[in-house]
Amino acid sequence: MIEIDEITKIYQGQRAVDAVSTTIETGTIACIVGTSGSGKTTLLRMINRLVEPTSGEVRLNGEATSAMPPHLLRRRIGYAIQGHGLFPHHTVARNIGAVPRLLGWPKAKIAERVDELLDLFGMEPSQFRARYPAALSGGQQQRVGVARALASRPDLLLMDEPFGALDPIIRARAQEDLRRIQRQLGSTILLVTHDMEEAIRLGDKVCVMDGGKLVQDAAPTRIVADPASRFVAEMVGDAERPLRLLSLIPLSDLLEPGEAPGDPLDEGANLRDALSACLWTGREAVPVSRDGAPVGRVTLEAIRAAALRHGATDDAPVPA
Ligand SMILES: Nc1ncnc2c1ncn2[C@@H]1O[C@H](COP(=O)(O)OP(=O)(O)OP(=O)(O)O)[C@@H](O)[C@H]1O
Repeated sequence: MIEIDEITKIYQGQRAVDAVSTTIETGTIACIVGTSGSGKTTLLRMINRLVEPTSGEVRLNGEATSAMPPHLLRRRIGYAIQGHGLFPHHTVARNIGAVPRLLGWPKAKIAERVDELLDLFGMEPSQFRARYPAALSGGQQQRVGVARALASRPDLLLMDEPFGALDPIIRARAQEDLRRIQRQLGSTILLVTHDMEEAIRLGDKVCVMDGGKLVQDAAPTRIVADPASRFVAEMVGDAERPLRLLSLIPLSDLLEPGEAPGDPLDEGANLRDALSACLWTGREAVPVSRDGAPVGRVTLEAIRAAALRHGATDDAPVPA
């Protein structure tokens, strides 16, 4: 677990980060989201001590980071940034193996880890290990950057706008990949983004920053359904709240027995997918399958009722 305790950074009398406290459970993703200048990057960099806090403490599995030499701390904390910062004159394998090599892992173990990560990221090891970064697409470079940050199985991975440079379609794929790989490896990730959509999609929890302060720290459903302030509500985008809520509810929540015409949706899909499928094809219900076998259906009526139920919170006054 990572504990951030009243951490503050003051630059020339200005509080860039103002007494922020939160915790990140092991094996989860926390997303810090906020507008430009709200202190996100400063907060992230205080965790690996690229920026020294003015006051406050960070604990990594109970151990205060202030007590660890920064270079040793950074071996326990992976760091992936926009533009990925790959070494241009090193092969993909050498880039990914950089930290394990520093840690003195045996060569065979490094090679095994490199291939395992390339596989996880859908890059055939025999085809990619010996390439140089210049011979990779932007999306592939980004994946190698993340693979490198994960290579030594760090206690925590910090990611600063990791998908900022990617076009929207590749970006969505990269987000899905990260989520899948994070679950598979059980990694703990703290990710900075200015994009609320990305934070909601990726985060087990979302930390919203404004003017150096942490203004809300909650699960994505909570952020969307119950924003703590007008600022958070605006970041979420009031108009889309019912739809966003639907996208957070799995089909299994509204599954009922029965049949429906047309192509089935997998039960892992969400109500927003089902609503689109109904509206697109003029159906009153969609069949739902699990591992390809039919398990029931979700009706348009039930989706409408769910949207209305959650929509009720939309009518409630949003706190100033
Ligand atoms: N080295 C520094 N010296 C002085 N002020 C700084 C320094 N680094 C950051 N700041 C200030 O601290 C505040 C927070 O900056 P920070 O980079 O953490 O914001 P951010 O939320 O990451 O913004 P962006 O999304 O634009 O990267 C800003 O007002 C910035 O000008």
